Amino acid sequence: MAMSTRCSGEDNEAERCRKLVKESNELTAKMLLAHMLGPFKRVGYFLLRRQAKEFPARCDEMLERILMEHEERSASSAAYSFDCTNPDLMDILLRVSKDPEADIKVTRKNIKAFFLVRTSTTADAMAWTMAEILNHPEAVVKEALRLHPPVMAAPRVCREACRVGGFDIPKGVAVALNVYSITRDPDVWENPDEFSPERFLQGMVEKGFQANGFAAFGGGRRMCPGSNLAFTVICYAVAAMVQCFDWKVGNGEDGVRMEAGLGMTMSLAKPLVCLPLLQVCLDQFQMEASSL
Ligand code: HEM
Repeated sequence: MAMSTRCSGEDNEAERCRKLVKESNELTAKMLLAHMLGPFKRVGYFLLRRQAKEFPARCDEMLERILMEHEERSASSAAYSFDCTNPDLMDILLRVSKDPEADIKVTRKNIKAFFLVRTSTTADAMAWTMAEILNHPEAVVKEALRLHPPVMAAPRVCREACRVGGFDIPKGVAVALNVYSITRDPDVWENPDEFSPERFLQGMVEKGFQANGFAAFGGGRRMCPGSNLAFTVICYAVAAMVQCFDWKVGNGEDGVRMEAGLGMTMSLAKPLVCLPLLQVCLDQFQMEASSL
């Protein structure tokens, strides 16, 4: 959850958000483990029941606080007027939720759900892409998404009994498409564990997001509806970061450690720490100075 909202006491709020995200990741991992206990999963759920009951209320409280800060600010400024030049995403969603003529009805609950789940995937993908670029400066976003899909599994429930890969799956059983394995399938991708952005220049690119083997956004009717938005945001953000700055790994090591952490989405195990250097801007300044 990358809270990009402007609120008072931002540092404390950001710290609280970070803690909540960490807790959410840990709780989800525990719930998944409990789910894997099969017939004993109820025991796992029972042990986690208090945490699972309290956690959504705490998230809701934090998001409600941020929403109210936005509303208060808007009451004293022009944040909701359409000529406002600098609204953030929450301002825009609030504006849509209050617009009686909007084609799509966005509720307060929708806004909270959006910030709770869907921003972490984009932030994770951006961090993985930056990490790959720092280790391989010529990187491309699609390849980072292929190697490190932030959502590792796409859940489904079987509507009818079927047989997949020699396994009988009864009707109503919950299954998960293993996105991580699909995007590293050696039958589809040559040297699947290698970061090799050139492969997208050699024919894979025109197959698009729905191609077999590129499952970072899931597939079929329930495929991620935010794929184009996420892809555009990541490309612009990463392009701006690498165009304007040279980057140095910030922890004194040679490269970025690429281990993944445990959680609902696949994040870097250690937060990406890197330092922007003003090299490019200085070059530009020197060029401009020499042309005077
Ligand atoms: C890099 C960023 C993102 C990744 C990797 C990602 C990945 C995924 C995946 C794998 C699924 C499951 C698809 C399936 O079951 O076949 C999904 C579902 C979904 N995603 Fe994303 N997503 C990202 C960003 C976003 C954004 C920015 C939004 C919203 C603007 C979004 C909204 C959704 C929604 C609403 C669903 C549920 C769709 C459904 O069940 O019908 N996602 N996403």
